Amino acid sequence: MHVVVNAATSADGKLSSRRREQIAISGEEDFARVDRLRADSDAVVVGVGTVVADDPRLTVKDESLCEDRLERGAPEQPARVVIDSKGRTPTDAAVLSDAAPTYVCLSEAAPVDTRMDLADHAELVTAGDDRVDLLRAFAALQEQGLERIMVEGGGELIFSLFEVGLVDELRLFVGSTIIGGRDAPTLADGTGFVEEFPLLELERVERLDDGALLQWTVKS
Ligand SMILES: NC(=O)C1=CN([C@@H]2O[C@H](COP(=O)(O)OP(=O)(O)OC[C@H]3O[C@@H](n4cnc5c(N)ncnc54)[C@H](O)[C@@H]3O)[C@@H](O)[C@H]2O)C=CC1
Ligand SMILES: Nc1nc(O)c(N)c(N[C@@H]2O[C@H](COP(=O)(O)O)[C@@H](O)[C@H]2O)n1
Repeated sequence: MHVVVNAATSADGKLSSRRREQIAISGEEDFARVDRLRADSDAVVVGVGTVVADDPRLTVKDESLCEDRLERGAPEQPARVVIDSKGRTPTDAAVLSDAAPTYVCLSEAAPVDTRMDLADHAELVTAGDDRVDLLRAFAALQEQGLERIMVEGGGELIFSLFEVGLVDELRLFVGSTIIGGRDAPTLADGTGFVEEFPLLELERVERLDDGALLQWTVKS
């Protein structure tokens, strides 16, 4: 399995404002790059915080990229995955549409009625007691043939993936704006590291739109 984290931050490292509403930090060129990365992936993963805040579709938008996928024998769309300890994904969320298959990864703490409602719209994976055990959940996704994984956020999930050592690559678009705010989400939130900080190796820097794309691999 190969896990790429992709996100866009303001110049001061924020994913969004303190209101946690979706903000278009990327421009046209970067959104097109994101679409290509989705098209190259078997699954696109987000945390439920992102589903609640943004209601994303997580589909490949460019029809020619979907056709390319079909030509190489892949499903028209990558699968979508929501990491959702307690089953907070609304049943009318765009990520549960029939545009692509969706997996919702739950913990044992998700109530039974919530599970039953979600099971009508998605494949359910259960791993972990109070929070999703990411190592077990990603192993279950791999058993379904999902090898090339793209994670789009948000900050809580990205931190946890670095914490358990699941991230292979980080692709970050840094836009030319300042969002600010101590309560605004950053690229890696959670409890934060105080030692054994994950180390990255810079592979690529490219000017895109009015910002920069930075691409790192994670040192093992
Ligand atoms: N600019 C960008 O590229 C992106 C921005 N965003 C922004 O990020 C914000 C949402 O991010 P967050 O609030 O951090 O939510 P998140 O999307 O990271 O989801 C966190 C939630 O996932 C669930 N979860 C289950 N198991 C977990 C585990 N082991 N580790 C971590 N989380 C686990 C928990 O319910 C937790 O509250 C929104 O404001 C959204 O707009 C989100 C994606 C991309
Ligand atoms: N790459 C990127 N740049 C930004 O500026 C963004 N705000 C985001 N947000 C992510 O994109 C998702 C939207 O997906 P759909 O267009 O609805 O398919 C959103 O949920 C974030 O994950 N990303």
